[in-house]
Amino acid sequence: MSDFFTDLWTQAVQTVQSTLQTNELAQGGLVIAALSALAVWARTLPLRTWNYAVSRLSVTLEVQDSDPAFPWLAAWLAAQPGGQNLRQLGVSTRYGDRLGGQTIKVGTDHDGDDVTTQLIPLGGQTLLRYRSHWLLAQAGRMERKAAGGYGNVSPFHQTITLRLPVTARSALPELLAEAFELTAGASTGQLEIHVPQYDGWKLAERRPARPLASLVYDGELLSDLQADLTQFFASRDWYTDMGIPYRRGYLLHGPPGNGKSSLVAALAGAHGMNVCVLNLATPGLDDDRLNSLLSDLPRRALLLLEDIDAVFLGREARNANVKLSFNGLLNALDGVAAGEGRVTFMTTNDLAGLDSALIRPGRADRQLRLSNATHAQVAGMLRRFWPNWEEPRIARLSERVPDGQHSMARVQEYLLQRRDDEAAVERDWYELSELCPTRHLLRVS
Ligand SMILES: Nc1ncnc2c1ncn2[C@@H]1O[C@H](COP(=O)(O)OP(=O)(O)OP(=O)(O)O)[C@@H](O)[C@H]1O
Repeated sequence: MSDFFTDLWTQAVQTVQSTLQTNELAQGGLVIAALSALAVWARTLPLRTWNYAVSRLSVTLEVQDSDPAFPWLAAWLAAQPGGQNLRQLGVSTRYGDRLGGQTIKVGTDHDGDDVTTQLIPLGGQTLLRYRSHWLLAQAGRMERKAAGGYGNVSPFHQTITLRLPVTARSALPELLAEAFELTAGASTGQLEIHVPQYDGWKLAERRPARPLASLVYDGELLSDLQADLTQFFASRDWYTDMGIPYRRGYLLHGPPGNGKSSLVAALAGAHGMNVCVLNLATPGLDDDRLNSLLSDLPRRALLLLEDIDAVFLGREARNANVKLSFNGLLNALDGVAAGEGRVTFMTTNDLAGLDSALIRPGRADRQLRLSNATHAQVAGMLRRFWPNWEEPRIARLSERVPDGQHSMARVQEYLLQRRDDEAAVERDWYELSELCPTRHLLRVS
């Protein structure tokens, strides 16, 4: 059998050899085929040589938009002189933000804060010079292939790629540090407010932290809370030794406008932390998304769950649009994903509407009531606005304001309106001191 195949092979070789020796057409065909193969090889040679050289001689840094470094690098890239060559740009607009980088002030909001926008590269490539090295920066944006709609996922996926010579590799840490300094680092001493974006958090605002002393609460509330938080931050090892989950929850309740949100922001500033604000009534918030958000809090951030009464009455969803389940909320608060060291503040105007499971110790370790203004708080506000006033004058006015009648926001607004007119504060004091808020209207008419 094997002899048969050997013969067959020998015959085939002989046939090809004799054809090539005698047939000029076959000879020509062979030469053309060989030349074509050579031409193809030669044509792709430069590209392959280039790719080989690039892979051997360069370093590539690719940063995805899901990484916290992405906005720093995007701002840094847009601010480079060569970044001007990137033709496909987007904007990222913030309120009250004093970012570094190439920010453009577009106006002022109604609080008098700057509204700034920043150019973000979306596509294209440019050659840059950084610390005497050349580097190729590329920005790319691709549409995500999301089965069944985008839901909570951004429809686009962005990347920034930096390619630089191997010899410039040591410049990378410096470059990243510079990008950080330009943006997030420029916030030293400032408070960052993060809000949900898809499954993660985005920086919504950066502003000077409010001093705790600017808030006036009744009795020892502020100093107690401050001491509790300080002790918590200093007790990580103790919690570990005791086997108690290292997290702390506070429930702030009381009528609107008495400094619940302001307190969280000021405490965060005092402890060099930031705030992640989440309203449970955020459209589209379901169990999975809440879980991802709570397990992916930015570093050093207090979690502020605002108006927790807005979604559930007891354990029941308040309306058909609520996608979150009560158990989903509890699980996200203390399930496996619950972050170590997380401090959660929950606020509500309606304590009675809350299910006790939501605010039991472990989820809300301390419950603090922030009521309407007391005499002492009104006096505290007067001292802040008019530091030169004598105590008897302050006492005479503050004692005329009925306890618990006005929110602190109302008292603040009253004083703000008259901040340039000391005489008007006393002249119009009846607005705060009379029980029936409409009486002064009757007097005017
Ligand atoms: N205790 C306080 N001391 C000083 N200012 C206060 C105090 N409480 C409220 N304010 C002022 O009132 C305004 C509203 O306060 P804030 O938004 O913190 O109240 P809130 O209780 O969170 O209200 P809401 O329940 O409506 O969200 C802020 O501008 C703040 O400066």
